[in-house]
Amino acid sequence: MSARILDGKALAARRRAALATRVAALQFRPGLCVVRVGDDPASGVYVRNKDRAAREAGFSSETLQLPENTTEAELLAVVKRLNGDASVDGILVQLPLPGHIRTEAVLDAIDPAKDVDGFHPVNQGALMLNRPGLVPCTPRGVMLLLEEAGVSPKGARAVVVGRSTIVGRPVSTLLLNADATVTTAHSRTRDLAAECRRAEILVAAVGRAGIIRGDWIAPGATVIDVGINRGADGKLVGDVAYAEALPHAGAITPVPGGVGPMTIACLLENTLEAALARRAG
Ligand SMILES: Nc1nc2c(c(=O)[nH]1)N[C@@H](CN(C=O)c1ccc(C(=O)N[C@@H](CCC(=O)O)C(=O)O)cc1)CN2
Repeated sequence: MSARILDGKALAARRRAALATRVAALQFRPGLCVVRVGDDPASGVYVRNKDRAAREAGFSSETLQLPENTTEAELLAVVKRLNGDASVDGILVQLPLPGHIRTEAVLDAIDPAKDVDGFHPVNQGALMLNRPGLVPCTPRGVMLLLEEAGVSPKGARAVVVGRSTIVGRPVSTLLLNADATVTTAHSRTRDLAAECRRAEILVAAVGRAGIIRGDWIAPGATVIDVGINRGADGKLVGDVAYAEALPHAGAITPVPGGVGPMTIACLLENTLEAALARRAG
């Protein structure tokens, strides 16, 4: 049997349309500001897509494009200004930043109430404590895809491959908060294949094309592929060897068209949440 394909593009489109309806009924326009430093081409695509999606949903959206040689102090000054700008509800600094800028210093400078990426330690801490806060967008998208697939994490054995602070760790925490039994695997995991084979829910967030092989997937498992890698032929591929995985998995997200579009839908949802929370005082 072939796996059911979990269509993130369609789910994201539905959520963005629902969001636009909610925004149209508001007395104000939520404001998003995305800051891009340098010329990373992939970041350019993502930032343009965020801006377009935000405008389509009825937000006011601004992109600040700063040159590659922007200093850390200059970027911190921009963040500080946006923190104090009442028209801005959400601030996002596109990653990766040029190597001479300390990412942590910049993320820590964003007002947690405007941190629509959910990367600030206050929001990451809230997530760890299972308290309200802004949740990182890609991890939030992973949970929504599971919900859409009708897959409950409660009591399930979940394996997350990858321990980055922007995806792996928060996904593990969200799954734990949803009562899954979670293993976080990583580059030092002794027998990665064996860990993956135990998973009823397998989330791949490594950033290496096709590292998760088909025979690492338990029969009927739900596979969420967060990886977005460019193959030698220029095409986008995930961390999961997709064709190999199809006969094993019960459900699987494609790349492209799976988790990626959910990241942007969740960014808009976080921005609306931040806007409403700020106005509620
Ligand atoms: N500040 C942040 N920086 C980065 C984040 C983030 O969440 N916050 N995540 C990634 C990049 N990213 C958003 O910024 C992102 C990546 C991919 C997609 C997406 O929709 N991908 C499509 C394919 C798009 C293409 O053709 O290239 C898909 O998977 O279908 C959206 C957002 C790193 N930086």
